[in-house]
Amino acid sequence: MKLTVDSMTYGPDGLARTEDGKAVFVSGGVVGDVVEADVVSTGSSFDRAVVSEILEPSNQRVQAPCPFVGICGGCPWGNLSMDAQRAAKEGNLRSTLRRIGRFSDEEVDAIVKPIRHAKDAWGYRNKVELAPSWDNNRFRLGMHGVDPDQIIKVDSCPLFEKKYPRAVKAVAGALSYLGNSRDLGLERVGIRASRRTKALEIALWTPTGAFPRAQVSRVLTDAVHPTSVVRVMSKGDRRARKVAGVEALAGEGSWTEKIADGEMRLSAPSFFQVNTAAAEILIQLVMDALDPGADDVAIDLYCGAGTFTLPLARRCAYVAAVEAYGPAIRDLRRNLEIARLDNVDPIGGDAVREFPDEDADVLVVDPPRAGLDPAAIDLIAATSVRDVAYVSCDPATLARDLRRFLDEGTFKVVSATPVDLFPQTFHCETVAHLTRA
Ligand SMILES: C[S@@+](CC[C@H](N)C(=O)[O-])C[C@H]1O[C@@H](n2cnc3c(N)ncnc32)[C@H](O)[C@@H]1O
Repeated sequence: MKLTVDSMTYGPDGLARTEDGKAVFVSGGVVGDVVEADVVSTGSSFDRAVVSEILEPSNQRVQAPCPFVGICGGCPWGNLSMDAQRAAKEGNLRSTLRRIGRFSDEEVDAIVKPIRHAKDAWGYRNKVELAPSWDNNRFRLGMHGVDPDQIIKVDSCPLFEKKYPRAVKAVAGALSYLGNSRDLGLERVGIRASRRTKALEIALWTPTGAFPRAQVSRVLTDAVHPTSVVRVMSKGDRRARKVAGVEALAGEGSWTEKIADGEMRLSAPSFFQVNTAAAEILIQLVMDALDPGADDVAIDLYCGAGTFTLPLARRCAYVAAVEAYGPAIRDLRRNLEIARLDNVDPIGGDAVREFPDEDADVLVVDPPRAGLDPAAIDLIAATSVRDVAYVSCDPATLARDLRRFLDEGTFKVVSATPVDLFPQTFHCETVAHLTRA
């Protein structure tokens, strides 16, 4: 079937329409391409097709610096120009606010600001993850493919921190060598690198139990010269693995990054934004929205290891910060000590159950993809806060929650600024600013 790709979906595919108007998700097509595509599935509202031939390449189609685009899951939009990627992300936010948030065109025009981004479109990721596989009885490590069951052997990843171009190959090579002589039980391997601090950590995710600690740390230290090698032990069934402990095998036992005039020390299981320079844009947008004063009290929900807590603590009188994940709240406590900040109450627990009982002035929420529990919106509405910054990694749940805030009536939406934290992918962060209606 001949198709013209009209736009990009919130996903890896392009979107086209058949002659009778039915939507087709086109795998391998970018906006502007005219393609020949094979339909692989049909549904009541849309079909799926895979490009068999590009008949007329889009003028937004570019050559990616990686031969695995389209095969590896890391950069599904790697063949699309940066201008087109950013236009598509802004367009997706706008259409999602209309479709799910029921905002009018005029409201969308008034609140959605131009997309912001950091300098690097490649080589920006401070973290990559390698997955193990067995191929003809040979153990190897690679990246998850577009087909998540497929592990792609790569020698380098151009998305990963550009100051460490050989780290992926060196880690994969050293562990594959070891893994072929004995079963290491590796579930996954994380590499975190910082060009700012020169910290390079290798995290080995394994089940609890025996592990050749000395041999693994010696081989990795010789091959990669990391500043830290840790083992993250996990237990529980496959879909709900829980961290049972982290042990340092070599070096510092944690990874350190400089961000927004401060420093954060992270343990391997804790969340940290993968694009440090773009995360600084998030911090700036949050601070601009909240504009906290020296006497203000702030609440930081879903605070992680303190990406927003630390900058807030430097500007406010007091911050109550809530985080459910044990390793992250422990990291926050350590980061507060390192920064010599004693005006923060780090609260371990669920954001709703542990909602701080404070007379707060400003509040930031940065929930996981699922967005906010409706109870969180009611609790926020019942506070005295004047401004809310909502940091979101999913436009759909953001749109739903902004509508819930508006229906509740205490807050109005001032702005929603997309931030391109994940170039070469369809993912997009947004910072929404709400103020009292
Ligand atoms: C998107 S991350 C943001 C972390 C932090 N604000 C940052 O930027 O580094 C979301 C955080 O919410 C935490 N989290 C998930 N569910 C939670 C809950 N119900 N209550 C509190 N925190 C939760 C996660 O552990 C994670 O650290």
